[in-house]
Amino acid sequence: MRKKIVAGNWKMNKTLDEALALTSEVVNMVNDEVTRDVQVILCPPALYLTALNKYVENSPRVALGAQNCHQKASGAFTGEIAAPMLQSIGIQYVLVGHSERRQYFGETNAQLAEKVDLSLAHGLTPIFCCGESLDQRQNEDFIGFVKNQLTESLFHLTAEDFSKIVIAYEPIWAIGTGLTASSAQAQDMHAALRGHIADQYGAEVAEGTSILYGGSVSAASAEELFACPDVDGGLVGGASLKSREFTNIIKAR
Ligand SMILES: O=C[C@H](O)COP(=O)(O)O
Repeated sequence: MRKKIVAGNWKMNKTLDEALALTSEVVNMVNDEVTRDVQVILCPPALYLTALNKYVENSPRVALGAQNCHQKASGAFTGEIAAPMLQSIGIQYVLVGHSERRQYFGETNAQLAEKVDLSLAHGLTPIFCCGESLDQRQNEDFIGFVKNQLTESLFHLTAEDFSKIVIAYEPIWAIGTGLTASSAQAQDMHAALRGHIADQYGAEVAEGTSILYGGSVSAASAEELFACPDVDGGLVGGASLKSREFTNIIKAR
């Protein structure tokens, strides 16, 4: 049975005090209210990870993730954060290839393959993000485009390593726009990606891979999205910045 996951990507938001308060609220609400077996992952700005560790260490259902890491293990890369550093402070997850990293920082499928390798080598679980733009959805084989993101960044992995990956499908046109993909659109893509994984690694690996949906998920839309058979949870942006809204999304999973 594959893992159900709801991850919150805070992006570049929150001061330290706000980050501490939000984490403590989410941990308390998850402990008090969430009865289902769901892994919650908070991805705050990296400089808060150490401080937030204390807040989640006694709550196994809440873990921390970084929003990015560099593709090299160390070196002269001013301003960057490496996978071994994340490992050294006990971080479990890392987002790899978020569309904002691809769009604003020019990250390529080949670079992301290196990030995935290094993350796995240092005990981190990559949450690999993929998705198409509106233009691609309207004018191209958009399912083929997203499948190719997996092929080029992940399909060099052994089946054993691929089994450690979490996928997050995030249609770019739905991110931060209030335009959520319909449950049918999400299910179609998730099923196609699972089929693509099955073609490469076999049905057992594909069935065990958690595929999350991201793109304007809210408490109002979560239940229908999460009811889709191939949607195993969410990667939530804006709505993860409010503890009540985020917890309600977690409860929908
Ligand atoms: O990482 C999260 C996604 O970019 C979704 O963001 P959003 O929920 O604000 O649309």
